[in-house]
Amino acid sequence: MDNTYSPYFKFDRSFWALSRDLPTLSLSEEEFEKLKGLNEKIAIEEVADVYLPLARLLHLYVTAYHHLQSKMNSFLNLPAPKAPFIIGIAGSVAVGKSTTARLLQNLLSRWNEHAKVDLVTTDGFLYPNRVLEAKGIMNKKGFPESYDINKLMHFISSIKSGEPALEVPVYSHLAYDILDDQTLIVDQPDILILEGINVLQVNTQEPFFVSDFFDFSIYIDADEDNIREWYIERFQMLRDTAFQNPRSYFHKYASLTETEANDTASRIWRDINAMNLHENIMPTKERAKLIIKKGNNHMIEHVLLRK
Ligand SMILES: Nc1ncnc2c1ncn2[C@@H]1O[C@H](COP(=O)(O)OP(=O)(O)O)[C@@H](O)[C@H]1O
Ligand SMILES: CC(C)(COP(=O)(O)O)[C@@H](O)C(=O)NCCC(=O)O
Repeated sequence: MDNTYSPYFKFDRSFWALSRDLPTLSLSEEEFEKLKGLNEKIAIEEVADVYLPLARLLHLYVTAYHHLQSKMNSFLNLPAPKAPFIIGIAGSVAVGKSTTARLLQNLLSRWNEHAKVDLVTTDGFLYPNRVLEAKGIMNKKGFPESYDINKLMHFISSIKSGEPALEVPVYSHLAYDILDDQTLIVDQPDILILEGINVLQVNTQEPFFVSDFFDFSIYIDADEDNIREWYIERFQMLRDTAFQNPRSYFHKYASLTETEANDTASRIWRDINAMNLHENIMPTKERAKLIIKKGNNHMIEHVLLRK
């Protein structure tokens, strides 16, 4: 493979799957069955061949980071706040960010040196529907203007400064809104995974971005036809499950036929998520430290790692 002029090393999945002289971590059949709880569809080969080696690689970065932090703090005679190693995960709606994030959270927490791994999704920082409605941008959910970016910047800079017990708002896909009565407490984890479509975005009007606080970043990439198909499949699955709940914002979609659901999902994809992918998400791809390229059935084809 030719890497000339590319800032990335490119590894195909067979290379990535080779066992290497890295701190070992393996999964028993039983542990894998437990992991299935995160996502029924994920294949064991995929975990063994790609996600496990990726977790091992991240383990190297995390231990080196914590080592350097402690050396630096004593060199500079600084108090030693417990600042987590922060991993950002970006990519389109429906490309598999939350599945990857939950998988990595589970795998990374198996090392005693960094057993506390917290996961935060940026949808908690979306403006509530009443604000989006007042701004007239209800059909722009997921676009940069739909997030309270100051709140997100405040959270990420506070956690990187070692502040304990931070409160994070929670978004419900069922209610399609921020929950008034629920928050998530993030209390000095060893690793924080921040997952969301916008985490690598930059605003040229501001001096700092969310990604300034990242120690590692991952962009999950796939051809748009595949992502669109996964979005529609997930919508069909939700029609049969979550949308059946009368409290679901999309309960009105529960009675759609398969064809109608297909048309509705295709329309939402085209008018909101595909547009957002082209305008705001895809342009952030090359800002990532690692790009995971998926093919059919979410099979990882290759991985690009910054040199
Ligand atoms: N590795 C995977 N293998 C099989 N299916 C997957 C995988 N990752 C995600 N999916 C499926 O793809 C859809 C989108 O995944 P999700 O993690 O919800 O995406 P995102 O958080 O990017 O919106 C879901 O239906 C999920 O079950
Ligand atoms: C909530 C989302 C913006 C994703 O946000 P993220 O967790 O990546 O910050 C997205 O799932 C969404 O709802 N998009 C709006 C169009 C739609 O209903 O699919």
